[in-house]
Amino acid sequence: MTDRTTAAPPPVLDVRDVTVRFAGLTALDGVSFTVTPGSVHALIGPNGAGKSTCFNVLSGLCRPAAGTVTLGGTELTRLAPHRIAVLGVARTFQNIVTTHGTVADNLMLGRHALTGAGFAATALRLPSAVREQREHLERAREIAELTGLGAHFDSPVALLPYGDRKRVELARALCLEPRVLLLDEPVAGMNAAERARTAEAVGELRAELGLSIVLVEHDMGLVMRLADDVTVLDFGRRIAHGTPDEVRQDPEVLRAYLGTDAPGEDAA
Ligand SMILES: Nc1ncnc2c1ncn2[C@@H]1O[C@H](COP(=O)(O)OP(=O)(O)OP(=O)(O)O)[C@@H](O)[C@H]1O
Repeated sequence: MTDRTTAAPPPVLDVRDVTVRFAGLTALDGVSFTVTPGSVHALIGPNGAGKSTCFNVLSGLCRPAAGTVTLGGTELTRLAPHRIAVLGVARTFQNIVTTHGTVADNLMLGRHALTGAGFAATALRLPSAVREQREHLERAREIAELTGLGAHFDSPVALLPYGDRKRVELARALCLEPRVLLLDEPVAGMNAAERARTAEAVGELRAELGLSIVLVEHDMGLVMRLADDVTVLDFGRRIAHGTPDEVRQDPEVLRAYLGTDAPGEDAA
């Protein structure tokens, strides 16, 4: 059973001089930042700044024209997405919210990559396979508790409110036992109460699991509350980096957001 909750701190995730081009457009232009082990590192910027492209590079969906991404000493840049996931980098997607099966079904899908028992052993219900399934189910239940979904573990996802359904995605990613979690707009589309619950869950799981989190989010209230470090992108370039307080007052950031205004609470 792979359970990394008691493991050593996560390895450093290092993004170095990453450039991505789409036809004539430079979506990322020599972007660098380092995610300190156990920190929440927010990636912010106006629409089209390159945040999703950066996530796609980190999770292996997009190959950069130049630059590297390393986790500990391991280069991730040319690896397939499932290899990167197994190495400990899991992600959620901005717009994917499942409607199939129960919460438990979805979380067990998330455990799939960690399942050691082969198809035949599982189909024949060999004792080792049954035991392994039971352990995975227990761990899935713990993760549901941690993300505020414990009461809904056996509920069909389609019957849950939107905020809970979106948190199923978060829980499913956690079922991979990542050391680095990439959260792509985890509160998008949620109402105020759902946002607060999700923010609380992210804070708790970071404290409990000790993982590093890279957060892309337009809700600046959430970013300022949760992040230790903030990297600000604009037109594919890194224009600022620092603590939430530092970037909030950075003139380049003020210019990028709304002309001269600071990125205020809940600003897009
Ligand atoms: N597959 C693609 N083909 C062509 N251009 C793309 C592709 N993906 C992204 N882009 C362009 O790259 C730039 C960066 O887009 P990206 O989606 O990374 O920005 P973003 O910061 O995530 O924006 P948003 O906040 O709106 O999600 C944009 O100009 C976008 O139109």
